[in-house]
Parts: sequence; C-alpha cells; structure tokens
Amino acid sequence: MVAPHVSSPDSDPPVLAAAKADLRRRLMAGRAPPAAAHAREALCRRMLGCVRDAVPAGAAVAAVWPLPGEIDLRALCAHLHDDGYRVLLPETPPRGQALRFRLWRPGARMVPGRFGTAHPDGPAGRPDFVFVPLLAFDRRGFRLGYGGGYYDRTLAGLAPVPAMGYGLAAQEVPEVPTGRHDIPLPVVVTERETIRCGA
Ligand SMILES: Nc1nc2c(c(=O)[nH]1)N(C=O)[C@@H](CNc1ccc(C(=O)N[C@@H](CCC(=O)O)C(=O)O)cc1)CN2
Ligand SMILES: Nc1ncnc2c1ncn2[C@@H]1O[C@H](COP(=O)(O)OP(=O)(O)OP(=O)(O)O)[C@@H](O)[C@H]1O
Repeated sequence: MVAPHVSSPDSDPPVLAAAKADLRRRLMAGRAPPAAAHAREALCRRMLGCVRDAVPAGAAVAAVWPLPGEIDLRALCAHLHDDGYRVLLPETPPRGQALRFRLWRPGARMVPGRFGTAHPDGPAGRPDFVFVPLLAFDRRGFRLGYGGGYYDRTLAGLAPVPAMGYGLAAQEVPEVPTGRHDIPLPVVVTERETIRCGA
C-alpha cells in the first residue's frame, strides 16, 4: 500500500502532489533491478567515509532497514557498529508525525512496522547524523521519497543535524518537484560521487 494521501491545510497543493505521485509511479515502475553488488559496496564505502569525516566514534548515526527494491544498508550498519558508532533505525509512526529512532545492534530483534518497514526493539535515541533514503534526487539536493513526508518533518524537528541523502547515480533526475516543506539536502552521496548540493 502506498502511503495514503490525507489532505490537510499543510499538505502540498493538488497539482504538486500529483506531480510528485506521477514521478514516484514512473520511478517505481522503471526501477532498476537490485543494485549490482559492486555499486552498493562502493556506495556504502563512501557513506562510511562521510560519517567518519562528519562525526566522531560514539556518535549516533541514523540509517534505514531496507524495503524491497531499496539499497541494502545492513552491511553498512554492521560496519558502523564495529567502528564504535551507535546505529539508529527509524520506527514509522502514523502519517503526519516525525520518525522516531531506535538503537540497533547486530542481531537485534526487528519488529514489523507500517508500510512494510521494520524497526529494532532497542531504546529510542536522537541521531547526530542522518542518512536519508530516496527514490530520486536532483543536483539542488531535493529528494522524492515514498510520499509520507516523514523525512522533511523529521529533519525540520532535528535541525541542525548533519543529513545526507544517498542513492545510486541512476536515481538522479533533472528536477524533483518541490513545495514549501521540502528541505534540500546539503549533500547527496552516490557510488560515483559525493555531491555538495547548491555548491
Ligand atoms: N528503508 C526505508 N525505511 C524507511 C523509509 C524509507 O524510505 N526507506 N521511510 C521514508 O520516509 C520511512 C517509511 N516511509 C514509507 C512511507 C510509505 C511507504 C509506502 O507506501 N510503500 C509502499 C511500497 C512502495 C513500492 O512499491 O515500493 C507499500 O508499502 O506498498 C513506505 C515507506 C521510514 N523508514
Ligand atoms: N514539515 C512538514 N510539515 C507539514 N507537512 C509536511 C512537512 N513535510 C512534508 N509535509 C507534507 O507531507 C506530504 C508528503 O510529502 P512528500 O510527498 O514530500 O513526501 P516524501 O518526501 O516523498 O516522503 P518521505 O520523506 O516519507 O520519504 C506533503 O503533502 C507535504 O506537504
């Protein structure tokens, strides 16, 4: 089930919501087969380097547990843990609320959540650094997600926390449709490059 659209005065205007939904549909329909192992490994190496450059060991780093068709960050989570970082994963609340993050450790029990997500049963924590999943991104740092508005709400509530989008180079589009709640990411990392957006 795709996140249900409940309109509120805060929602995107209908024309924008339709443009995002249309792009989302096209991207999901045309989604490439799961990333080749070497592309995912190159991306995760870059992501690990970005964390090491940004925050010291002991910091809490938010990643995600993969949904079908997404880049799998589980090996990265294990590397971060081995490096001494605390790894947090999101718990998906009802639509309209910010994500909550819970501590993950290798072997943690994963609890099924909304929209097919899963979260660890560890204690809640506040991230010092956030990796942001995306369906598509552009060079300005705007992203399109699954349409829950979760990351915009979450980052607005956590600011200023270092946040970095991640995805494959193939997920780049010329221009993501945006509204007043969309916050551009300062950095998007792909298997090929670390894009300083707006630079
Ligand atoms: N791995 C992962 N975890 C995440 C996110 C994400 O993008 N990726 N989120 C980012 O905000 C939040 C969950 N948000 C979501 C909102 C809606 C749907 C959804 O409607 N999914 C459709 C499947 C879409 C498809 O066809 O692939 C479904 O469940 O049917 C999924 C996640 C928190 N956790
Ligand atoms: N901070 C916010 N406050 C109020 N409404 C918001 C906020 N952020 C996003 N929204 C609204 O939530 C709805 C979904 O947003 P959008 O389509 O941009 O989701 P998304 O970024 O693709 O999803 P996700 O972050 O869950 O991956 C839109 O109507 C948007 O206006």
